[in-house]
Amino acid sequence: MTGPKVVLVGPMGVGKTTVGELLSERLGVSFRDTDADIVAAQGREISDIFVDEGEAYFRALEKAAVAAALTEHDGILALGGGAVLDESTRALLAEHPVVCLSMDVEEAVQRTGLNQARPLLAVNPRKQWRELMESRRPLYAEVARAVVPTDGRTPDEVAQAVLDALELKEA
Ligand SMILES: Nc1ncnc2c1ncn2[C@@H]1O[C@H](COP(=O)(O)OP(=O)(O)OP(=O)(O)O)[C@@H](O)[C@H]1O
Ligand SMILES: O=C(O)C1=C[C@@H](O)[C@@H](O)[C@H](O)C1
Ligand SMILES: [Mg+2]
Repeated sequence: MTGPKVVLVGPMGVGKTTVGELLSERLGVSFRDTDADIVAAQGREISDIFVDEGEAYFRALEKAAVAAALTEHDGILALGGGAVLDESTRALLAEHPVVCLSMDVEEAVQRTGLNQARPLLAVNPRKQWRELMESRRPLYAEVARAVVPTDGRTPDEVAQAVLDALELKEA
């Protein structure tokens, strides 16, 4: 089966881009990110899409962007933090080497802070994080072949743990 060599899922700021880029260097393949695909196609930031059109509109764009990237891309693919909310997306992911990066709530608050660019964390981030993590943990677990904790690990260590979990060798 063709498709991405690694699909990274996990919450905002967990390190999908940082680790995804390291993996792309190590495996000699390209990196793609569905949030970036949506921003490029729409010509505006995700926070603006949320404000202008609402979350449901963004989720529809995201569902299409993930389906396209899973078909077109054969490198490392990072998905938006909420992509797993969609049931049909979860069904598509069952066919792919998905790894979930995880972190605890305090690490999440430190890495992302109060952040206008992340619309789901714009107010009361600690409470938002707790709720997001609790509601999404089972969805990440459903799609992921492995969950790799990132707390107290450098991005290089996380990248190595992803390679180990999928039994992938460097190029
Ligand atoms: N293992 C790590 N330990 C500490 N900090 C990290 C680690 N991995 C990433 N970071 C830092 O956390 C922040 C978020 O990382 P990154 O942008 O890669 O996350 P992301 O999952 O791609 O987030 P986004 O939701 O914006 O796509 C960055 O400042 C990055 O340098
Ligand atoms: O966790 C989420 O629901 C989101 C995560 C980001 O990657 C973006 O896709 C957007 O900010 C929503
Ligand atoms: Mg990212």
